Amino acid sequence: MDGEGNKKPWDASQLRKYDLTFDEIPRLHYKDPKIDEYIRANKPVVIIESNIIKPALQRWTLEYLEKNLGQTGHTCFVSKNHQFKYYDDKKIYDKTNNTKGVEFTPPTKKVEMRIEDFMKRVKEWKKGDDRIYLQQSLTTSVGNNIVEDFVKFDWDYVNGKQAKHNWGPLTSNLLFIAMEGNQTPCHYDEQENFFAQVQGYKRCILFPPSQFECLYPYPVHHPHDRQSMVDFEHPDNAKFPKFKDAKGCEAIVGPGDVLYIPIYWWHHIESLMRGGPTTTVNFWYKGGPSTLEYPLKDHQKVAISRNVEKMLLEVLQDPKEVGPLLSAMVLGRYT
Ligand SMILES: CCC[C@@H](CC(=O)O)C(=O)C(=O)O
Ligand SMILES: [Zn+2]
Repeated sequence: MDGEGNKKPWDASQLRKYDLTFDEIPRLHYKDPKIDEYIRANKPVVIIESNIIKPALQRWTLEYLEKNLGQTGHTCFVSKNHQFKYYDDKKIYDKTNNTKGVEFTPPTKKVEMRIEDFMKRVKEWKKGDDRIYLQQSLTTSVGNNIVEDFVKFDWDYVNGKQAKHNWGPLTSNLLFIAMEGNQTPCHYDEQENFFAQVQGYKRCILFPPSQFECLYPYPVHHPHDRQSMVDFEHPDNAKFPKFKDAKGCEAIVGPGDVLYIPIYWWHHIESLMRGGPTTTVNFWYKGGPSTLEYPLKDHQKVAISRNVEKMLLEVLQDPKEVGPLLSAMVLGRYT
């Protein structure tokens, strides 16, 4: 039961177990001015009872989406397990064209799938089958009904926040349709994000940029740039000794909840096990102008460290030389 004695729509058995504890991300009514204090402080908050995606809440069942999403192929990822770790295929070493990059075997396959084929695979899925995850930009060709719903989102509200907090332009709205239990492992994005839950429940575990040293991101040149190297379910504590000290927060978002994920904040997101398929729409905005005021913000230090890695690779050319040079510069001198 929740605080008011209502039956909770999910229970703890639907959450994967991690050896970490999390504070709860606050949930505020969309008219609450404290929301702006959180956004101004680059802190996550769940915005509740808004009309941000109201038309989607009213109409976007899987049947409606199947009928109206459009006959073109939609971008889907196929995985042998429940994890869908993002990779940048432009950073994969391509033998044939001898491009720069690293030898890399993608953990998921990116395919274009018709919506009815996607829905069929979700409905007919059984244990042991590959999992799939539709992740489609809403700015490409979708059916007219979806466009109609989309234009009726509460753009005044989200654009009002964008303006008030001096964010950059909206770059995309992605539609996510996940199978129950699908997981997007811990990573950060270089964009502000309103993460709007349409159907089903997702557990969102977030860590501030200051936790960089506990979450061990891949090198910037790696296809898994911005992703944590730690497998949360089987952490290698010898290789990642600080992971056990990571301090995070979490929110279980359900229909109508909109989670503000601040730029550079780590997030690990999963559709609850045995909770059925989930649908989410996100709003990605470029970050605002970054003035160097001291003390620097943690996310600014992450941005600086990224530039150092990029510059070193640019001059050294060989990724294998970046680590040894950084170690020679730091070990015994700065540590
Ligand atoms: C492809 C990324 C999807 C999403 C996580 C999820 O809902 O599975 C996320 O990480 C984001 O919106 O930034
Ligand atoms: Zn993300």
